[in-house]
Amino acid sequence: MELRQTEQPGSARSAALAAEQGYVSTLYARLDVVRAEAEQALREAHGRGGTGTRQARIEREVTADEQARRLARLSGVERGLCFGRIDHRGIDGAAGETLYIGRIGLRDADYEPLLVDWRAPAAGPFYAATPNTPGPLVRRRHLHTRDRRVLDIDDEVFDLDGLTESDRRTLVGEAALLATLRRGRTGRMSDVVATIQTEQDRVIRSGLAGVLVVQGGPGTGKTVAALHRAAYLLYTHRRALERRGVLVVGPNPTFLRYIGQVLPSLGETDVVLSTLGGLFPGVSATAAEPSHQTARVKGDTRMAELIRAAVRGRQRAPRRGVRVETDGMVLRVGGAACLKARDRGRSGRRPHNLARRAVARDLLNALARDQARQLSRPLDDEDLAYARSALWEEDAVRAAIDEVWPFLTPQRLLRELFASPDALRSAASGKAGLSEAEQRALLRDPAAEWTVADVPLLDEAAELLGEDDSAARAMERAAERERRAEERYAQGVLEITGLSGQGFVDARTLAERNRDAGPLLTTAERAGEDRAWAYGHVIVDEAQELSAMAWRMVMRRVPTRSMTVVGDVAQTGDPAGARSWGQMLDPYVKGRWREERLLVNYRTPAEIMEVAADVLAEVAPEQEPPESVRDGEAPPRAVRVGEGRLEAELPALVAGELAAAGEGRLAVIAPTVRLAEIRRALPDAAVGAGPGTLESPVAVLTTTQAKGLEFDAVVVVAPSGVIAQSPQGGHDLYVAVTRATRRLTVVHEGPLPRMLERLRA
Ligand SMILES: Nc1ncnc2c1ncn2[C@@H]1O[C@H](COP(=O)(O)OP(=O)(O)OP(=O)(O)O)[C@@H](O)[C@H]1O
Repeated sequence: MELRQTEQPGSARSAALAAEQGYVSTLYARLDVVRAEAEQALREAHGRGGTGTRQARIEREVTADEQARRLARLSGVERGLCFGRIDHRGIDGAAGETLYIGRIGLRDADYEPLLVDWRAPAAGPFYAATPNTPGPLVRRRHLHTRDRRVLDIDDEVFDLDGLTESDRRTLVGEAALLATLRRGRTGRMSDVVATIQTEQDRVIRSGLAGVLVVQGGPGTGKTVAALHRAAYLLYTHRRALERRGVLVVGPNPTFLRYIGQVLPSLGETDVVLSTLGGLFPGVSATAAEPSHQTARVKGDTRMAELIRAAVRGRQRAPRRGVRVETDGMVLRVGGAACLKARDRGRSGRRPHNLARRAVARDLLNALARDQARQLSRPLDDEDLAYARSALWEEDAVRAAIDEVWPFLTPQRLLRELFASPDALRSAASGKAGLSEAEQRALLRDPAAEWTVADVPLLDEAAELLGEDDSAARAMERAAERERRAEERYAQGVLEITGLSGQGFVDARTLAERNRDAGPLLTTAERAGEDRAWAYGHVIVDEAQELSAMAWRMVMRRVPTRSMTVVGDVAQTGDPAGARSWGQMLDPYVKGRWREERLLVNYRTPAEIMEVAADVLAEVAPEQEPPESVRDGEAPPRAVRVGEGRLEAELPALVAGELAAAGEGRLAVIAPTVRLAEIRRALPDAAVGAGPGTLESPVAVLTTTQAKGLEFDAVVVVAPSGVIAQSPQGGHDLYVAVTRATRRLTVVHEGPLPRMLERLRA
C-alpha cells in the first residue's frame, strides 16, 4: 500500500522541511561556485588574446563557446534546480542510498555526487517506480520550491510488505502533478521534468535505434514526452547525436513557437525545429491547398512517378535536330545525334543536372564539327576543346542545349509542370496514371505561392535533378546571417557572463575573433541549411498529418531510421494524412517499428472528455478515448444563438468565459468560412496563426491552426460547419473540443450535431 505523507504531524514535517532546505541551499551554493568557475574559464579563454596560429585561435574559440554554453545551461536551471529525492532500500539493516534528482547533475569539490541529472540512469527509478512496482525504492519525495526556498514536500512511501491494491493510473507524485495541471496556461509549453509519468518515462527513455511510434489520444503528453525524449537522447547519446543533430518536425509555425522554449529549458540547443513547409532550404511554405482533392493528389506516392516522368519529359531529342545561328553561320546537330546525346545522358542514371555536362559536351562537339566542316578547317583535340568553350559562351548555343537537356531547379520544374495541361497530361500518362480530374487538381498559376504539400514534391524533384548551386547560395546566405548572429551571440555571451560593459571585450570584437577563426556554426545551423543533411534522430509530432509523399521526404533526412513518430490517427485532419501507422511506415521499416501507447489525458477534464469520447465513437470507433486525470471546474455547455445573431452575441459570451477563466487564455475555434464574422465580433482578438496568437488572451483559430495547442477556455463556434468543412470534419471536431484545459462552450445556430447530444442535457 502506498502512503502519502503530505499530512505529516507538524513538528516532523517542519523538521523534514528544514532538512531539505539545508540540502537545497547546499546545492544552490554549489551551483554558484560552478557558475563562477565557468565564468572564470570563459574570461581566461577570451583573455588569451587574438594572436597565435589559426588552429590555436579556433581551439580558444571552441573552448570559449563550450564555456558559454555551459554557463547558459547553468543559468537555465536556477528555477527548480532540485525537485525530487529517492531513498533506496537498505541492505542487511544498513540505510539505503539517497539521491536528489534535478535539472542538471552537480558534484561537490571532491567529485562526490550531490545532484543527479534527471536524464541519468540513476534517476530512472524516480520516474519508473509505481506503488505496484517500486523497484529499489522505499520512498519517493517531490520537493516544491520557489526561488531557492523549499515550500513543501510530498512523499510516496512504498510499503513493500503489503502491496494489495493496484493504482490503475500509476500516477507519479499525484499531488505535484495535479498542482501543475491546475495552473493557468501561459501560451507556451513548459517542461515537466518534475512530474514525468511512468508511461511517458518509457517513451522518453526508449532506445535510440529504430522507429518508435507514440500513439495517444489528445492531451496524453505525446508532445511533451517527445521533447523530453530529445533532451534525453542528446544527453545519453551525445557523441552519436552531437555531430548529426536532432530534427523535430511540427505541424505549423505557431506550434513550434508554442513548444520552442521547452528544449532550451532542458538545456538542449542542438535541435532543429521545423515545419514540413520549412524542410526544403530556401522555401518557407505555409499556404494550404485550394481543395481537398489537390491535397490528396499531391500527397499520393504516384506524384513521385509523375515528377520522374516530368524530368524525363524535359530530356528531349527533337527529330529535326537543333539549329543555332552564330556569327552569321547556321550550325546544326542532326536528330540522330541529339537522340544519341540524350540517351547517353539517361544511360548513366545520374541525376538530371549532373548528367547535363555529358549531354552538353556531346552537343558542343557536334556543333564544333559542323562549324569546322563549314569552314573547311581541320580539327584536332585541342581545336575541339577550344571550339567547345568558345561555343559555350554563346547564348544561342546554350539555348539550343537547353532545348535538349535544360538545367532545371526543382522550383522551375514544378512551376512549369503545374502551369501546363500538356506537360501534366504527358507526365501523368505513364506509370503515375493520374486521371484527368486529378491532373486538373494540380493545374495552377505559375506565380502562385508554394504550399506545404509542394515541399515534399520539391524535395522529390531535387533528388532526381541533383544538386544545383543552391548549396553554394545557401552558404552565402548563411554566412551573412552568421555575421549578424555572431554579434548578437557575442553580446549574449557577454551578458550571460556579466562581462558586458566591464571593458574586457566588446561584442563586435568578440564576433570578429570568431569570424577570423572561420564560422563556428552549430550542428543545428549547418543541418538547417543543407537539404541532404542526415540527422542522427528525427522526431515528427502530429505525425498523422504527414502524407505519403511527406514521409518520403522525412525518411531522406534520416537514413539510419532512428525516429520518434508522435501522433494520433483519430485526429488526422489532412486529406492525405494517415489512417494507420502501418500504412505510412511499412514501406520503409516493414514490421520493424515499435509502438508505445499513452492512455491518460493530462489536459482535458473528465466532463469535457466525455463529450469528446462521443465524437470519437462516431468518427473513429476503433480508437479508445484516453482517460482524464482530473475533474473539471465547470460542466461543458452548448449555447444556441439565433440565426444571424452570432456576431452580436459572441462578444458577451467570450467576455464571460474569459472572466471565468481568470488569468487564463481563450480560443475561439471555428470553420474557415466563419472567421471574417468572428473577427468583426472580436476586434481585439488575435486571428489565425500570427506571431501574436500565443500572447493574446483571445485567439481565433481554425482546427488546423489549433492542432497541438491548448487553452484554459475554448469556444467552438458552428460545430456543424467544422464537420462539414472537410471529409475529416469529424476528426477536426474531436481536435477542437479537446483543446480545453478547463472550460468548453459550443455555440451553435441550427440543431446540435448528433455526436454532441450530451451537451443538450
Ligand atoms: N507528466 C506531466 N506533468 C505535467 N504536465 C503534463 C504531463 N504530461 C502532460 N502534461 C501536460 O498536459 C498537456 C498536454 O500535453 P501534450 O500537449 O504533450 O499532449 P499531446 O498528447 O501532444 O496532445 P494533442 O494530441 O492533443 O496535441 C500539456 O499542458 C502538458 O504540459
